[in-house]
Amino acid sequence: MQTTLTIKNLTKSFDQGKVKALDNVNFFVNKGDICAVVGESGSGKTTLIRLIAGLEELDSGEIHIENKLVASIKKNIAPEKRDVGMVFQEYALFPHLSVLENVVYGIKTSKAKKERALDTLELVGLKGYEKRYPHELSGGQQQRVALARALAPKPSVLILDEPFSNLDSMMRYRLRNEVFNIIKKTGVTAIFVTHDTQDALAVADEILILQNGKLVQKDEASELYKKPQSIYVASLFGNTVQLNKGLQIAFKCPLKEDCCHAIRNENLTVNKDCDYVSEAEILKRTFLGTHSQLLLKLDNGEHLTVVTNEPVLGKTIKVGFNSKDVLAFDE
Ligand SMILES: Nc1ncnc2c1ncn2[C@@H]1O[C@H](COP(=O)(O)OP(=O)(O)OP(=O)(O)O)[C@@H](O)[C@H]1O
Repeated sequence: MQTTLTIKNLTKSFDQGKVKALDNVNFFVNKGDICAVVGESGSGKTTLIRLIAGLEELDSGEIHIENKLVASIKKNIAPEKRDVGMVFQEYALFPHLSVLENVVYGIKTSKAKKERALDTLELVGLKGYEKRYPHELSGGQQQRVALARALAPKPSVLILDEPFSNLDSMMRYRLRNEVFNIIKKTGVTAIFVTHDTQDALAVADEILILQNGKLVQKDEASELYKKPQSIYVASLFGNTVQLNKGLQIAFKCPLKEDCCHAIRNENLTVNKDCDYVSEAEILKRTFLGTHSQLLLKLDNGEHLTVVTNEPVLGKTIKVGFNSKDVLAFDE
């Protein structure tokens, strides 16, 4: 397997070292893979992609693109010479240039610029839109022009920074699938930052998790979901309830002392037989369309929220979970 992007011991601080935005980060991305970067606000996602793109200088470490050192303490290749394409959340198109001119702008070779731009516009489904100006396009179309502009020079690495966060949820879902199908078709290696872990699960070959500037886990989506290495990682991918002492007593599930345990909300069952069950009083019901959210008071006074699509009658229910669904972390 060929590697396109290699990051070695990457460290970056701001404010004379007071804020460590990235702390000794190491990873690589294989050719043609889509790698999502996920983490809470301030975890270092933007700093990471800005360093890769050459928009920021590193403190220590190395960045290699296609086996070429592009950044180290001694070397800092200019952004336009790194062979990196970028798509930002705010499209960043030139308003006074037509769609075609916007795409041609990114191509550096002197030969057949127009042909290549037209081919790329066809690839992103915008054939016939060449003469329009950005303000004559919808948000989704503008984002596809931005993608065409980044892809037209055939970069080694395509970076997407929150590419769908300006779009409404219907558009976002459609465009997400379209964009990542196009990326896969071109075979470009892509790294994209997202707050939306559903985006990451849906399209990424690998997901990289940052916490306080540290890379805490990098795995395929399904592995990461099934085997999160910390409660931080687990809770990024859906609501997770920590099984504190009170909940362990309510469910009569004595767990190991030196571990932290949690259960995903979707693995809590209502009125079903399972390994650990507790009676619960329903304090509040919230109707959410396809399902309802119930605020519960367990036998021993502990509170818990469950989401269910079962019809729930009466004032009390049985809530429970199975031992196979309990997540355990060494924390
Ligand atoms: N130019 C800067 N000057 C000072 N501190 C900075 C600068 N850029 C980033 N930081 C700090 O570095 C840390 C990481 O910031 P970064 O923007 O990379 O996080 P992020 O994960 O992209 O956050 P968000 O999801 O909110 O965009 C934060 O503590 C931030 O305040």
